[in-house]
Amino acid sequence: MPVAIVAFMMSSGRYTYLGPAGTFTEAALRTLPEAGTRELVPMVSVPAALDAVRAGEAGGAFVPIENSVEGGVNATLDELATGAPLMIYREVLLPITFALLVRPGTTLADVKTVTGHPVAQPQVRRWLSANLPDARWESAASNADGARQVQEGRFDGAFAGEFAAAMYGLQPLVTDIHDAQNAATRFVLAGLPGRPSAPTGADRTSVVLWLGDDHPGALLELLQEFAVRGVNLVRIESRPTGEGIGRYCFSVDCEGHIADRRVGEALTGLKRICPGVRFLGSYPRADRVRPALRPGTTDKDFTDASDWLARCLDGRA
Ligand SMILES: O=C(O)C(=O)Cc1ccccc1
Repeated sequence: MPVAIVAFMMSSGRYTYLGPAGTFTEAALRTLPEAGTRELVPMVSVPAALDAVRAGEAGGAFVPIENSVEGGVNATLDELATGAPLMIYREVLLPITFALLVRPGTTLADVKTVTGHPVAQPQVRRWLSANLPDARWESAASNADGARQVQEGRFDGAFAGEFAAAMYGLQPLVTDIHDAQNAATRFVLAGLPGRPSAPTGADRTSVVLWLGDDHPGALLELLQEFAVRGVNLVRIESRPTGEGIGRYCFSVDCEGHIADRRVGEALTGLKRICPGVRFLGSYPRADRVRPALRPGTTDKDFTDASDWLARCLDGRA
């Protein structure tokens, strides 16, 4: 077998993820049924995990994308919006509570410097100001990377999953830290563009949209494409395009699958009016919530209406 084909077969069995070992991302990845049969490769950053897929070195990259306290994970949103296209095929929701991990023997009074992923900070901010008001925060590449740096003596404490303590020779000094009840993070499995995941009836569709010329109501026009077809948005975030002040694109998640008539027609409407539309995938929702459809927006309603139009054109109305 040619070497290139063998290398591809090996890489397609490999999933990269935001590492190092012991991240929440890894814990979420291990809940996928196929995780046990894949080579799971920790990477130093979200871009590194996704670029390995673009380079054909991995079949999928597993990364955090949205947090119930902090919103979108910008590194992931920006990486998916730019560069060689990737698509999302799966998602996992993980409830998140943090532990303060320290080297053995450290007491709360010893903790002067703390670290964690930037997305972790808003989730522990109130706990920090109540319990360690003078501690200095510095961000780490991930929560497990923070734990690794505590092991190396660079910080006194890291906010990470309790399960990461043993991996880095640390102790959980305080557990169950979460400013917000029911905090959860959503993770996605991204791969090279291909056929979307099969519709399940409880799906999410992700797109990135670029507005054309700046004019009053430009964002409203974009939103109307969803609204008039009864498509519910579940996340919308503006992200700078990097082209200058005031230049933004919109990262949007909506309920439903591109194969649902209302979603497909909303996307074709957007394709007509936006200079840029990047389809990031339709995939099963981890919470299995099905959309509540408004009258006139089911697939049958759309089919009946286009059949009626065909009859009109045929003189059979
Ligand atoms: O996976 C991790 O451990 C991360 O560093 C990303 C993250 C940050 C905050 C909550 C969940 C995941």
